[in-house]
Amino acid sequence: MVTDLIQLSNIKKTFQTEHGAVHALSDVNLEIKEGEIFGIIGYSGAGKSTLIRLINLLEKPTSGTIMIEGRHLTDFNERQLREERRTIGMIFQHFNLLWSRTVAQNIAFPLELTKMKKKQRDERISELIQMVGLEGKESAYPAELSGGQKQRVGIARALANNPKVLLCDEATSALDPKTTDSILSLLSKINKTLGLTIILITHEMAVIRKICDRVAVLDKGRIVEEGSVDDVFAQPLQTITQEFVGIHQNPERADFSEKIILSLSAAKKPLLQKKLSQLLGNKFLSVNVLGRQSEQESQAEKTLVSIQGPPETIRSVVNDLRSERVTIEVFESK
Ligand SMILES: Nc1ncnc2c1ncn2[C@@H]1O[C@H](COP(=O)(O)OP(=O)(O)OP(=O)(O)O)[C@@H](O)[C@H]1O
Repeated sequence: MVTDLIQLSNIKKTFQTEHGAVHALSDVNLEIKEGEIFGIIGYSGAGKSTLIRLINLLEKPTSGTIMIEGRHLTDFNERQLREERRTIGMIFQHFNLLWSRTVAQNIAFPLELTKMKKKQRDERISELIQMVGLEGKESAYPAELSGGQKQRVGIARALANNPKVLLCDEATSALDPKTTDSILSLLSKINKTLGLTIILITHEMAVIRKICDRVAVLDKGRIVEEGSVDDVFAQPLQTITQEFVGIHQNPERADFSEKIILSLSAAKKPLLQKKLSQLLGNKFLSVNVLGRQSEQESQAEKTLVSIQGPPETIRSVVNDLRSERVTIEVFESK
């Protein structure tokens, strides 16, 4: 019988900020079954990172319950929580490797934390190196590796202590399409050979389609659609899902029905730069930087951008910019 590994019921997560309450997640219900690959898709700001922090037990929900293998999270004491966290492996968009350590030493790190003996550790490292296809790279440093190889180290490190679930947070977003494919194939192989449950968070429907069994669509903190990947692709019910699916299937017919010209500024320059690079990387939008203008009195820099794409996506990115305290002036909208 396939059992629920993780069950989230009526989850709500609200952050109290100086500008009021932010409802990052509302009424979230999710059941992740043992051995499946479950995808969670959503635009930036939908609540994906918040959901991940709840699943990897780093944060507690404001209300609602989380069950792991039938046990209530509230029944765990601090020590049990720490132990439970060790059974959750995680890989990241930017790999999070230790730059001063070799490939083998990076993989050794979690084994050192569990105080595994040297001989056993070396055996486990060579097993993992083989599993992720990094033979011959044991002594290389991360800076000497390609993006795909770095993510393979991340995967080996995440699997070192035999987790029962692997969380993948935008794990292929920084990789080119060919490397993305090879990493997804590796994840699929690991799922089949080890029976490992995988939860994958992404904003790319192509990633979901390639390896997931089931998918949930997260929009403004709510799960708006959920089902088997085959069903959701065959008949996406919500507009947002249609956007994800439609654009994936037919990029040249993407919806560019709305265009706005905005001036963006922020008190903190790095924040503006980060948001601009996110905007430019959003493949559902066509974004052009039209110019920059410095304000003498405030020393703030304004950036003029044109954004073209589906109205829903534009609304979502504008809300995201506003929630991140980027000042927006709308110049033109059609
Ligand atoms: N610690 C926090 N304090 C206040 N607000 C927060 C906090 N963490 C997240 N939020 C807010 O909750 C909402 C969801 O954020 P979250 O980071 O989970 O989205 P996301 O889908 O992961 O987006 P991205 O892909 O851009 O990281 C956003 O409005 C965000 O500003």
